[in-house]
Parts: sequence; C-alpha cells; structure tokens
Amino acid sequence: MKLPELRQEIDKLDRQIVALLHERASLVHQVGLIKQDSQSPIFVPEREADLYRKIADLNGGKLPEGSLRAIYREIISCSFSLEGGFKVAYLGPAGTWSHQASLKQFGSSVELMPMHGFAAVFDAVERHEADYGVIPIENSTGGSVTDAMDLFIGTTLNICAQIQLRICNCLLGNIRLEEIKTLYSHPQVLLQCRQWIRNNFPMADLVETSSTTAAAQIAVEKASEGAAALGGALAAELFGLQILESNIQDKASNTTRFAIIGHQKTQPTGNDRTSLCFTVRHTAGSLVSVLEKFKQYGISLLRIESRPSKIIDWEYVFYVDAAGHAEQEPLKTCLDEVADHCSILKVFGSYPEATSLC
Ligand SMILES: O=C(O)C(=O)C[C@]1(C(=O)O)C=C[C@@H](O)C=C1
Repeated sequence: MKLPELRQEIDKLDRQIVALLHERASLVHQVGLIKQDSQSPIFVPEREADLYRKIADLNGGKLPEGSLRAIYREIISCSFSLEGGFKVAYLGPAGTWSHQASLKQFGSSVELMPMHGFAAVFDAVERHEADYGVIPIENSTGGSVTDAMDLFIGTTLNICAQIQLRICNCLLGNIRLEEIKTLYSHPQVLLQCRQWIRNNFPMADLVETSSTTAAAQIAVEKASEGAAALGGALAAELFGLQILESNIQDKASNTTRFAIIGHQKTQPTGNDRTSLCFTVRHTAGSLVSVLEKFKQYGISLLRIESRPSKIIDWEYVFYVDAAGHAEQEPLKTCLDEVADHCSILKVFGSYPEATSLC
C-alpha cells in the first residue's frame, strides 16, 4: 500500500477505536452508578490486575506490552473521572519520583495532591482529604525507605496496591561539570548513586534535601555557588535545568516499589503479596518459631527486615512481605498461628503482585 492509502486505513481504524472507546465509556458510566449506589470504591486493583493480565494474553501484535499497558492506564484513568473521580496524595512538590509513580499508577485524569512529607500523605488519606496515598517502600539499590516504613505501624490505612518504577537518576544543573562544588538530593538518591559520586565528584559536599524537587530548586538558586542536583528528568523539565549526565545510578535496573494506601481492602487475585509486621517476645527461639510457621505452610517470604520498635529500647519490629493473600489459605491460617508467637502482629494489606515494570 502507498502512504495515502495507509493513512486512509489508519483513519478508518481510528473511527472504530473512538467508537469503541465511547461504547466502553458508557459501560463504565453504568458501573459507576452501581458503585455509587453500593458506596463501593472507584479504584479496584484486583479488577485491574485481571484486566492487565487478559490484555497481556491477547497481545500478539507489534505493540510492546508496556505500550499497551500505558494506553490502558490512560483509558482506565478516564474511567476514574467518568465514575466521579478521586484524589491522590504524594510526596511533593511536583516533579518527585513519587509524582511520577502517581502518574504511572493512576494516569493523568485524577487529581494529584503534593504533600510536605510522608506523614502528611498518611494524614491526608486518614482524614479523607485524599482518597489514596502513594508512598515509596523500598529501592532495589538503596534498600528500605525507613521514614516511610515507620508510619505504617500507626495507621489504620491499608496497602491496597503497589507499583514499581524504574528510577533513572540524572545530574542536573545550569553550570559546567568542573564548577560543581555541592551535590544536593534526597538521601535515597544519594545512596543509589554513591559509587558514581565517589568516582566523579569525590571532593563535592553532599547535602540531603527533603525531595529531589527541592534539590532541583536549590540547583537553580545556588548555581553561582556551584550547586547541582541529582534527580529525575521531570524535575529538570519543571525547573529548566540541563541534564548534565543521565543514568548515574550505580545499578542500571534501579527500581523503587511504591505502596498505594487507602481505606479499602483488595480482594484476592491468585497472585498476591501481603505486607505485615510483628514483634516477638525476648525468649530463645521466638523468631525461629514464627519463621518456621511460614515454612510449615510453604509460604515464601519476599522480604524481611528489622527496625527498632522506638517504644522499648532494643526491641525490634520485623517487617515481612509474604506471598499470598491474608484472607486466603494457606496464608490465612498461617497468620492465625503466627499471632500466637508474637506480641504484636499487624497486617498492612494484601494486594496484587506487580506483573510488569511500568
Ligand atoms: O470494573 C470496574 O470496577 C470499573 O470501574 C471499570 C474499570 C475499567 O475502566 O475497566 C475502571 C476502574 C477500576 O479500577 C477497574 C476497572
């Protein structure tokens, strides 16, 4: 086919695609009315996991799975607003990795609320000022986001979904490389780029900031003093900074896992993860007896770490991610039995395991 004919065919398909999108939107509108009547949530992570799985199974053409997911992300984002819309709080200001994660998770048709700090994100959701919050939990290079982890203990909110985001850090600044004296960034990003900093700027002062956006702002304001920031391309775009070098994280596959927190509980999908924490009594073998329960029920532990309890000195809280759903066997009975060996056992939530990177 020649170019004009190909374009004619594309126009024909576009007419069909738009008609089908309208047809889908009118079904979604009806779903929204049913949800309004039953006061059930607009965002349904278990249904989305099922939908993305079906789309991946259907995909046999030229479109990469990631592209198809991104298209559906926006289609579903429109559904959110067709069903009445909702608000999402994240660690601001605009341009942070949490901002990017929120856009990847919910698309561009939801109202995003930048907050000052993780506690403010929890607070906004707890007070129903926002419907969901986006909180980074761990990074594949830098490890746990400890300030965020501590907040899960005191909240009544649930983790209802998760999203993984590939983090590509850049050196941002409006000065020449040899003029750089101070590097500003969020502590997590400084950790992710530790080796690169040592190799390239061994003499630079490192200054921690509350977010990568705050670092970008300082790089603008203090450029004449030799300031540069480490952050994402979105921060560079928002602050008019040049990307002096990109992909500076020590591990190319640098990925952060974010939790979506809210008031609702997510139903089992058959491929779920449960996040929880527990404390054990100070008796010999008490931690082993908990771990043995998971072994007895054949439950795989995807993550385990300890943090000071901050209530009693030298008492620790163990944070665990386990494969499975807390309301489904075998994890359900396993957790009932684990509770007998713990002074505290708190389930933060069960949610679909991420199927692919966004
Ligand atoms: O199935 C639903 O509950 C819907 O509201 C529809 C829909 C969609 O667009 O497919 C929209 C939002 C939900 O998170 C899941 C799916």
